[in-house]
Amino acid sequence: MPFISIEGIDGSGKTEQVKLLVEHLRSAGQSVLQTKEPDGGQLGAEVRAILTRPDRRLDPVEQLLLVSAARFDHVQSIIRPALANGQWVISDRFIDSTYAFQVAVSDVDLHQLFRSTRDIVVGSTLPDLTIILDLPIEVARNRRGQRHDGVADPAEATRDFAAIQDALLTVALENPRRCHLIDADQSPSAVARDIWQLVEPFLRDSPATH
Ligand SMILES: Nc1ncnc2c1ncn2[C@@H]1O[C@H](COP(=O)(O)OP(=O)(O)O)[C@@H](O)[C@H]1O
Ligand SMILES: Cc1cn([C@H]2C[C@H](O)[C@@H](COP(=O)(O)OP(=O)(O)O)O2)c(=O)[nH]c1=O
Repeated sequence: MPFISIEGIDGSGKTEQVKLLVEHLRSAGQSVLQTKEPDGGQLGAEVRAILTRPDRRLDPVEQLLLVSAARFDHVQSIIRPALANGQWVISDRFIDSTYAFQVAVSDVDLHQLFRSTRDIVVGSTLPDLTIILDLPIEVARNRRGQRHDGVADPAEATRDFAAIQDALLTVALENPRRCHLIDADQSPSAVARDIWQLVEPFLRDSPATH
């Protein structure tokens, strides 16, 4: 079954769009597993707590290894079983977040470490489709300020979102078959409509289950 990831800087609307996409797929009769990273699996919840602590800045190498360990658990215990069980998997963030948040902003060249951990941790379980929400960093900052739900991330204030956004644009350019940029500076329903245009073709191979 299709595996879809949604990426974007913090505040770009991923949570909102994952919710709308999952609702749309379920109303089309599909069985869907909604998940997220870094805290989609049990280990990831602990890793997210470490990553988002305001009082301790981890080196990108430490971050990459921690999120990779969490992803290994997430892929093994949540994503692969759901796909094997005939469910769609929709993940709020996946491997491209690691490239953008750890590899692209590191002073040390982490590309080789990234590729080898990705091959072992993800293997062939790459998303069929990755949607990258593209939003000016100031708009995302304003939206983060308005956000009342979700789990707080005090480390947001320290992140270089311009560099992270650039890295996501690079990912889109380098993976044109898998990754698609969506203009997120529109109403939630307009963004959802653009996402649905990319997702709908996958429905042809996915008969409704109810
Ligand atoms: N298209 C949109 N237009 C305006 N506000 C939005 C839009 N999408 C989401 N929001 C709001 O912006 C804030 C951040 O959105 P959220 O989905 O939590 O982003 P993320 O998960 O990427 O951090 C929330 O308060 C949400 O209600
Ligand atoms: C998956 C992943 C997340 N992160 C970071 C990005 C986020 O700032 C933080 C928490 O993710 P998340 O809860 O998705 O934040 P938000 O809802 O604000 O977008 O974890 C990484 O640094 N590397 C990764 O590989």
